[in-house]
Amino acid sequence: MPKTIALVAHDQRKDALVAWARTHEAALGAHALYATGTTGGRINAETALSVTALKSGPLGGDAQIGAMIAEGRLDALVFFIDPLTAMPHDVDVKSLLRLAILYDTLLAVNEASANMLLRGGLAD
Ligand SMILES: O=C(CO)COP(=O)(O)O
Repeated sequence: MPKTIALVAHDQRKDALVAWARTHEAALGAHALYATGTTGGRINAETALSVTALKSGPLGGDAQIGAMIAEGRLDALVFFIDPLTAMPHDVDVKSLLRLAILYDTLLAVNEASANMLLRGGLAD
């Protein structure tokens, strides 16, 4: 059954997320995909996938995805976080993660957990 998945990556992790999305194009293509603005632009340009690009993360995109979670409109979040760089929009990042935890949303933050999410988490 198609699910709704959001794909988000910080700048230093965008190459990794695009590569991961390309590797898993066939599986991801079965679902409705959303992304923050810059991440979504890159996925649309560099893979065969079609994602709905929201606002850029620092300009409200993280908050838009958080709202989707709060409204029950998101099944899974793949969020490749940069653990080595301070973010000006850290409060938005924390809010998005907090909502994903609060609403028990499937959440992957790196390749290993994203692989697990695709393999098992979206099964039904
Ligand atoms: O900053 C982000 C997530 O916190 C990602 O936003 P962009 O995809 O617009 O770069």
